[in-house]
Amino acid sequence: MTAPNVTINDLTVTFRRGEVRALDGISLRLPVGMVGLLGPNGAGKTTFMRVLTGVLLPASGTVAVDGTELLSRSRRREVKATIGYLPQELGLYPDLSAAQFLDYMALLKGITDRRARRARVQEVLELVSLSDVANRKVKGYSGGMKRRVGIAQAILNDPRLLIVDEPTVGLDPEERLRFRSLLARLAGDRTVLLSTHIVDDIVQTCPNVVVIERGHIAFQGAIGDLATRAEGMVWHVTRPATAPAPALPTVNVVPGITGTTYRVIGSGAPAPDAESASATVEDGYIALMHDIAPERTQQPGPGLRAV
Ligand SMILES: Nc1ncnc2c1ncn2[C@@H]1O[C@H](COP(=O)(O)OP(=O)(O)OP(=O)(O)O)[C@@H](O)[C@H]1O
Repeated sequence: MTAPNVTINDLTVTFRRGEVRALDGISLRLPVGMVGLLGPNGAGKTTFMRVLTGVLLPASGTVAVDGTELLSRSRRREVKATIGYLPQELGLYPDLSAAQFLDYMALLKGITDRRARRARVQEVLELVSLSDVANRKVKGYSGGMKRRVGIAQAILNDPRLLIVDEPTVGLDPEERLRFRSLLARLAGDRTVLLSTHIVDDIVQTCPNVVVIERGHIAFQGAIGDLATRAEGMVWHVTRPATAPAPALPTVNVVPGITGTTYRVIGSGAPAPDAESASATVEDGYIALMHDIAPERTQQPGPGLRAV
């Protein structure tokens, strides 16, 4: 398999007869491997994923995988063959076993030959490490196992582009880790687009990241470059527990014996006693969302909100 080439060009999606521009002319290329998709609530992430999966047609723009354009009703077959999707809420049939459910899904995805279907179901069960429990009813599975059944159905067609929406919500730390490494393995020769609010999931697995904000691409590139975005703008400020919090975007707050330490983002030192800290991806994301840049030499005004 050669590396997929996913190209999105000038994509616009509107709702309410054009009143809401959920995506406003976005263009990007998704590289092979894992790509994180970040953005605040209402930014346009779900809309973007719905367009990629063919559920929603855009007002204008193109999506092409390996040169094949996918956005038209007549291209449904190509979309089905090219894209795999694990939505946030995948309806599983609790009384079916994983093997039965996947057999049914494979049939829906057009694998009509029974032997080919059985072989593919065995293969994906193996990939997601569920072969041992394949004949047990899904209702007895843990959250992580159910999520792995979800991934198994999404890769039945060996998709070039796999889209995964908030997959680790509600999983315990061990299941989260296991699920993350499964995704990383699957991303060997395809593009996996991982949408999540959990920045750490992206930091641990995605070399590249896309940030959507209010229907626009706010950032696309290497994850390290997102962290660098906040370099020189991260400060630790310690204040008595009873003092007001600094009026700056705040990444975290740590109560301590000598007072409360705030990790804040500001283009200059917010106070003489502020200590500079090295930037993380989360810092870069917050700096981006608040449009704070190092070039600005003026002190941030009181208009900046804490997050
Ligand atoms: N069917 C719809 N009708 C009208 N407006 C919509 C519709 N779907 C989405 N929107 C609007 O489009 C914008 C983008 O929504 P979208 O659900 O894509 O955001 P999101 O980034 O996925 O948010 P979240 O993280 O909360 O899921 C929002 O302003 C939302 O209110």
